[in-house]
Amino acid sequence: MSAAADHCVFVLGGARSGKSRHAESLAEASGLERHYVATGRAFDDEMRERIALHRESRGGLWATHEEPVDLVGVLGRIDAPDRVVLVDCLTLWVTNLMLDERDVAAESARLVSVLPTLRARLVLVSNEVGLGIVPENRMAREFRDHAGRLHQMVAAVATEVYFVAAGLPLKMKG
Ligand SMILES: Nc1nc2c(ncn2[C@@H]2O[C@H](COP(=O)(O)OP(=O)(O)OP(=O)(O)O)[C@@H](O)[C@H]2O)c(=O)[nH]1
Repeated sequence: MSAAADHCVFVLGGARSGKSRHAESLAEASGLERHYVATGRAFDDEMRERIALHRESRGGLWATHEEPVDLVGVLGRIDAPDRVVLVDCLTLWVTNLMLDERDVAAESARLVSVLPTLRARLVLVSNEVGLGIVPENRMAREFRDHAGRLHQMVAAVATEVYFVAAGLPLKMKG
């Protein structure tokens, strides 16, 4: 059983559910120095455009750190008690680990064990991908299982957990 983190909020939701906006508003309300860790990679022009819009809407008060794989490393480097760190999102991180053929279970356990040691306030965002039908291909099923297991572990150590649907956050823990 992992120790609980001091200030760790976990925000889960579907695509375009409003989860990122909710996470950003929680971070803004903390009044702390804002750091944004993006795990997304810009694969094409559409994604580059999306990312540019996200950056514009966050405004100048955020420092952005782009890290698709070494999430534990970047969290360690930017950790400080006067900061809020928003990670968007854990499912993209799992995707990147799978594409890099990393041990996702081991990396997930490592992340979850580090969370309680961090002094920054954390807001972790992830996509709930387990609500649809069972995917036909094996890699998609593995991805769904990795994400589901990671979500359970993060929720267990988080102090607050939200599920966001249709722009409405439902508080599930804390
Ligand atoms: N590389 C990079 N990615 C970013 C940046 N800002 C946002 N992103 C990525 O953009 C993704 C979220 O974008 P969308 O796909 O538009 O949003 P969504 O998560 O489907 O929608 P909501 O549920 O409404 O938040 C996140 O997973 C981030 O990783 C950035 O500055 N750099």
